[in-house]
Amino acid sequence: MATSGTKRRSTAKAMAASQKEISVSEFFAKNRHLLGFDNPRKALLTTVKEAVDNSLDACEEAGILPEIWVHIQPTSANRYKVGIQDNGPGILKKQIPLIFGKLLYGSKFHRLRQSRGQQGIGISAAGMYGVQTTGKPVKIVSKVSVRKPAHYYEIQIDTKKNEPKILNGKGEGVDIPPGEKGAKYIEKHGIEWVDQPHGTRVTIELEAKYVRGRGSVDEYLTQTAIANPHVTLHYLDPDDYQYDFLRSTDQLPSEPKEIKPHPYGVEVGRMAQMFEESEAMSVSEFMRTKFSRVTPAVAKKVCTTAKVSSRVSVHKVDRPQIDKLYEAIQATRISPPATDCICPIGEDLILKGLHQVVPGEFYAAATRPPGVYRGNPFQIEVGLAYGGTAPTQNITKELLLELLEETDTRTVRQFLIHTFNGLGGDAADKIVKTSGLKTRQAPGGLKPKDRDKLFDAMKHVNVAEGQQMEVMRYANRVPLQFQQSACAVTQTILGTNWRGYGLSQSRGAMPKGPVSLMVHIASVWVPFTSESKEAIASYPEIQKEIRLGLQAVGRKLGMYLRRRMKVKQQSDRREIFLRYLKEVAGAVSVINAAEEKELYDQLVAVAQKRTAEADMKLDDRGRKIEEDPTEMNLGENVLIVDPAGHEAAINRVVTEEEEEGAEE
Ligand SMILES: Nc1ncnc2c1ncn2[C@@H]1O[C@H](COP(=O)(O)OP(=O)(O)OP(=O)(O)O)[C@@H](O)[C@H]1O
Repeated sequence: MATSGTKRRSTAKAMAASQKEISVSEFFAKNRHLLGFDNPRKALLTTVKEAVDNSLDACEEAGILPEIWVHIQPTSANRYKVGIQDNGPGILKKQIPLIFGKLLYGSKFHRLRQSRGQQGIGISAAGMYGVQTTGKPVKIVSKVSVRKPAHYYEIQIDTKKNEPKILNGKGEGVDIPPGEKGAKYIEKHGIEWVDQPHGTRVTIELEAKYVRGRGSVDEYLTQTAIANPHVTLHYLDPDDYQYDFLRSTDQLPSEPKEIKPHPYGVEVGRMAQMFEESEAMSVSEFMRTKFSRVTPAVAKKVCTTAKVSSRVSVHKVDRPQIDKLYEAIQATRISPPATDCICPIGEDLILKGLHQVVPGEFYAAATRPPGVYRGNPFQIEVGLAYGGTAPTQNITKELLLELLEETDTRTVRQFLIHTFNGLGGDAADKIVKTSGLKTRQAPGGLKPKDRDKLFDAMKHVNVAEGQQMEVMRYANRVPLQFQQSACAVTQTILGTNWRGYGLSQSRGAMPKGPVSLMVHIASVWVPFTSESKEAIASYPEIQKEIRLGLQAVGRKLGMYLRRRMKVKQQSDRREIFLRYLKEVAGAVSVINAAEEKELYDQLVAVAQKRTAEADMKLDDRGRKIEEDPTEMNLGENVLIVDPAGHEAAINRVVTEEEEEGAEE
């Protein structure tokens, strides 16, 4: 009853009228930021990412070396059409509508197996965003074999019901005829298809914004190429520039194995649900078949501790008994989960991938042995690239002018940061200051005189000094580009003392220097901090492994840098000696009439011997060539290269003609 002075506003009955079920699609349509669609710029990236990740998963699962085509086309001021095709196994006709038109439908959620996707939301959410922002349906072409025609669907998600609505072929989709007729059909429907014996192409039109640089599609594709050296990627960007990332190995990652959940990793509520869902069987059989690492002896021990008969049927076990079984599991020693279900990239391929895309002179990699968090096996890998001439310093004037033409950034400072990977804000400020340009100067409007000033400043400012470590985070080979500070990887890097490895670092900050670091976590279930899969949760077991991985490559970097410093010191010393030896030889020969030339040669020989370190050459594994090869054995997982000119650190676009020209 309403108390005096307050007026009853509604009744339970009236309120009941407005209470109704919320479909998962309605929920995510309203909360699209949870899935990575917070703004038009990110929406574009997320769409490409979901489709490319699916393509890679499908190809690898089918045992096909992936080849992927990505095309982003502007259709109006703030709309883009995104087409992603793979040479994967294709998708069965009847599955297509469910995959692209229903949220939470997928093959990966219910299994514990390493893959990029895990939730079954990704591509249907991208399609839903497209329909919501442009009204255009998702268009899918899929071909499962050479003998069958490609099938074509136009689909819209019905958010109220979370069901697909098929718009073409009277709800059945249509087969695309072969040859000329098919080509015409494809063109007429505003889609594309690279002729392949099998594969899938998804086309989504969406409200989006295309920006290069940090967090862009370009960055995602480049980083994907690093962690997936077995993939060939063709990318035609909105300005019709073509990028081709060619595979550097024909070796597919080995096939990940599916595992059952480990008893330590299952919470009591989930366990109760498993009991309920199970087909009829005894508790002992249930324990042995639904979990990994439960032997008959372990099952018996758990049942005895819980005082539950091992022969009783699972459907007769009540909730208090399940609680007892759960407690008994925690008190029983069970061997840790098998870890051979994880497929790391491997040290050799990390070195190859990094070297292909990141400039540098020294590379190191470490693949840690597998660990376990909450019953889930995982494995950490770390790769490091150091040095190389700064891309701002070895750039040609012509290239700079082209880059200034291409850029869509607003200020020169932004242009520098976005174009040159790894160039921090400090270094960009230094270049702008040295050039004498105004801080907010736009790169497009630079006069020839100002361009000269900028070019001069870029040549002369030693950017390596202020440069910050560039961090690339990966989960199951997928680059993570947002939420950097919330991620266990970043937190562990910040908590590591890099000064011990020859880099400068202020307390609690990222280390400085021309270093790129990649950290990869592979797991059957990656613990993301949210559905948009952008950051790794900070489980202590995971952080410890990351730390050990960082230390492994850090130590090698430290050894390499100390050795390099020694070479430099000795060669400086030798230079000083040589500068004065002529004088010394002359003076001595005046005093004791010694043969000047002979004396000089002898003195030079002594100086060279005393500064022998300066002649030291390292082979590509960091071992000293000549003399004692064991003195700095950095092990197998390092690569040392000639750091001369390398344009990989420049975020730019290469047209097809330019590429052809380069080959001639
Ligand atoms: N290009 C493709 N080729 C073959 N099968 C595909 C392709 N794209 C998607 N699939 C199938 O569709 C399912 C649903 O994909 P979706 O992107 O919605 O979710 P997911 O990849 O399982 O998980 P997540 O939401 O974490 O990305 C996948 O599990 C896969 O079985």
